[in-house]
Amino acid sequence: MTDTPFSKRNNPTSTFTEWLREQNQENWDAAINHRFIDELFAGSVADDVLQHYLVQDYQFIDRFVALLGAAIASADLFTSRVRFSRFAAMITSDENTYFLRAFDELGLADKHRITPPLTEATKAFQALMTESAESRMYPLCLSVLVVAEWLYLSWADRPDAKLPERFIHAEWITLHNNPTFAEFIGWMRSELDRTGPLLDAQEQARCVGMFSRAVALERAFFDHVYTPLTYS
Ligand SMILES: Cc1ncc(C[n+]2csc(CCO)c2C)c(N)n1
Repeated sequence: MTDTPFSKRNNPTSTFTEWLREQNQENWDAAINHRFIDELFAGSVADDVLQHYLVQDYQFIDRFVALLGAAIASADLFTSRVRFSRFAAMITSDENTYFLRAFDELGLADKHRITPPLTEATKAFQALMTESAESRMYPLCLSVLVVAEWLYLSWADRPDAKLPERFIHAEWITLHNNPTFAEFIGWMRSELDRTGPLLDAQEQARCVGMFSRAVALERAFFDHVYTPLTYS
């Protein structure tokens, strides 16, 4: 990691979010081309692996929604607060039942939907999201939110791929490659592109640190689903 501020970047045409991603190319590419993603598109993820992923991810989503709340609270513009509020309402609405239907399909007991044992990868992610929320700084909240969403759009964007048959695989892909989601990420990146360059060098280094931790954790989260816990 470098302490070079955005204004002294090597590639003067890159935006703040591109500059952040360029510094994490290796982990980014390893995550979006992960074995888990290839198996998801092929419809061949083992049920115990998918169950483990979704159980832990449901706990991830909990803190993600809390971090959205921190972005709403720390945003510098009313229009930004409104856009984040609408997104928060959409992802928590009754229509968004993928997890519950997938848990039913995979036969997961109720107690593991609500209070499962947490893995180290999940705890590390929760800690990062709590830390960025508690910074009460909009660009720091954005640095973690942008990774969680942009990296998911990047793996899901395989235009020539055929969708797998089972809904537990197919819907996890279409949730992350649809035009509404892509449009929202474009807007969120523009928010970080707008507010990040205004920070001083020290604050920008905090953005770099949180963005990098998030990318490394995304990769580790995919890795760790291949040592599934048993939820019985
Ligand atoms: C480890 C992990 N990282 C990122 C996401 C993606 N994600 C988290 S919340 C959200 C918005 C609603 O779908 C999105 C896209 C995930 N699911 N799990």
